[in-house]
Amino acid sequence: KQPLKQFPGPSLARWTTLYKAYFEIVKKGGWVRQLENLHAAYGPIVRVGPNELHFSDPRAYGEIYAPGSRFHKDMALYSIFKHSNSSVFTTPDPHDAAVIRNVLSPYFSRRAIIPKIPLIKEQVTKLITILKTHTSESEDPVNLDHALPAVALDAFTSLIFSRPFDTLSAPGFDHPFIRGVPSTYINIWVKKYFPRLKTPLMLAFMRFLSLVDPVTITFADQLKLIIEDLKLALQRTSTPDESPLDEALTDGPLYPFLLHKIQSQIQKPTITAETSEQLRDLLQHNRLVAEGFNLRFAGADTVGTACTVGVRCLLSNRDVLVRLVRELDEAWPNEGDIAFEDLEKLPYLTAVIKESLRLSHGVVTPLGRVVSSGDAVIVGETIPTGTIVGISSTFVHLNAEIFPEPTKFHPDRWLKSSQKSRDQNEEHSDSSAVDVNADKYLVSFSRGPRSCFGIHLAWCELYIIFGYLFRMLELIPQTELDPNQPLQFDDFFLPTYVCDPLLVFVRERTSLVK
Ligand code: HEM
Repeated sequence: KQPLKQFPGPSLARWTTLYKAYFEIVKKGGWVRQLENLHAAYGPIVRVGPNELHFSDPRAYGEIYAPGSRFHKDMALYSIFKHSNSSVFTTPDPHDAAVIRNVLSPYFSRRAIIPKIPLIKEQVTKLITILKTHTSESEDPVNLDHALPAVALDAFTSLIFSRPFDTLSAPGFDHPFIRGVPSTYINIWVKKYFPRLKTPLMLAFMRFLSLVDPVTITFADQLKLIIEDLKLALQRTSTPDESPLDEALTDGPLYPFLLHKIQSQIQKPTITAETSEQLRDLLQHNRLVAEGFNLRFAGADTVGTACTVGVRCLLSNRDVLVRLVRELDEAWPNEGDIAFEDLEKLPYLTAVIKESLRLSHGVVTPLGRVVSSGDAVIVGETIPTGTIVGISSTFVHLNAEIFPEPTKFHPDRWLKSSQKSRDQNEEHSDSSAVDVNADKYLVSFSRGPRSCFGIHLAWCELYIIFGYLFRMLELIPQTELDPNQPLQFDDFFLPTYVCDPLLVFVRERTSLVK
């Protein structure tokens, strides 16, 4: 029986997921590019696997990742992120995930983030000091494609673990923790397409990889740091006198907070037996480690990518850069510090960050969801239960109707978007047109019950990194960057940008822009 037979698509994809595997493995992350070709050939809904549809209409995004959606995550995709145990990110059912999200998200709320800002500033200031020192001691340019992910990783780990991973101290920021490219991590592809292939030969091959493959080795090294952190937390929380309040714990490392929070939730008389069992599961050692490990990737690499894309675009668009620097100079004219709350109020900086988030997309692989509670209607089509549905964020962010000249870095669009949307609503009542309220279509953090709960922290880090970097330093690219060159990326869940390294000379900024 072929319930999806009315949907067009390549013949091979009707029969096997190996069609998609070919682009992910052999074409090394070319699936999103292929999706563009498929939509050009077959229209707005394409059957991309025996049981899978991909959509290109941006309105599908709000319907697939809708508030209150009961759709499960597609485990064929998410099981590749399941290490020794599952985590909130790899929990398929939104109802189960909500239990864990409720425990974790207070740690990342805006209220909890504000007292941690000095830790973020400490890492960003460290980056700036290293860049200034480098400039006074060497004629060589600095590789920002390493420096920016390093500051993102150190800021995030200093916030959630008892100490940062300290990648900023590596000479030239060339640290194995930020160098590891997941695409070369062969385990990912074996797990995804051959999940049952657990022959002794394959297991021996995996063990061999853990001894020789650089990416596998760095994953193991990072796990070790996380396990040590959990051990510290367990020692701390086992001291009977230490039962601090939630508020005080949100200022400290993640694990003591998590242990305390779970234990206090379990003791609540109103809790159901099911939730209590889920919370007890969370207390297992491997489970806590998996949570920390996944957070490390969810929280650091995403911010790192938004920074590298944004800074590259700023350095290739002189007019935009000058406007940003001028705004920063006016808001922050003195040698002293600036409050995060003051950075947040700057309209052009905010627009620059939104544009950086748009062109870095968040996750580019379509976030597969399984239609799981009766048939669904998506962009007017009835989709049968059990179908995997998805739309890559790139089909929203690069849609020319919502974002004219979509590959251009154009922060002004965000300043204009609210006004434009008001005008459009007054002029047209045509419900079939995509409305131009760009904010609604900034989906880098996804939407619905599984959207990113690190959003407040991400925004806070981005304000501080962009604000400090461009107020304190002048960055001069070694070779001129072409503003008209669209950014090319490979798709390995997060985008991996395919371009020459971003090498810059750094000068300290002492005077205001004329
Ligand atoms: C610019 C920065 C960030 C971007 C673009 C981003 C993007 C996303 C996206 C698109 C999702 C949905 C993934 C999916 O459905 O599978 C997500 C989920 C998630 N994000 Fe972020 N994120 C960012 C920063 C952070 C930070 C700082 C944290 C730290 C707490 C974080 C933690 C998570 C977690 C735990 C999930 C899984 C939620 C769930 O499955 O219910 N992210 N993020």
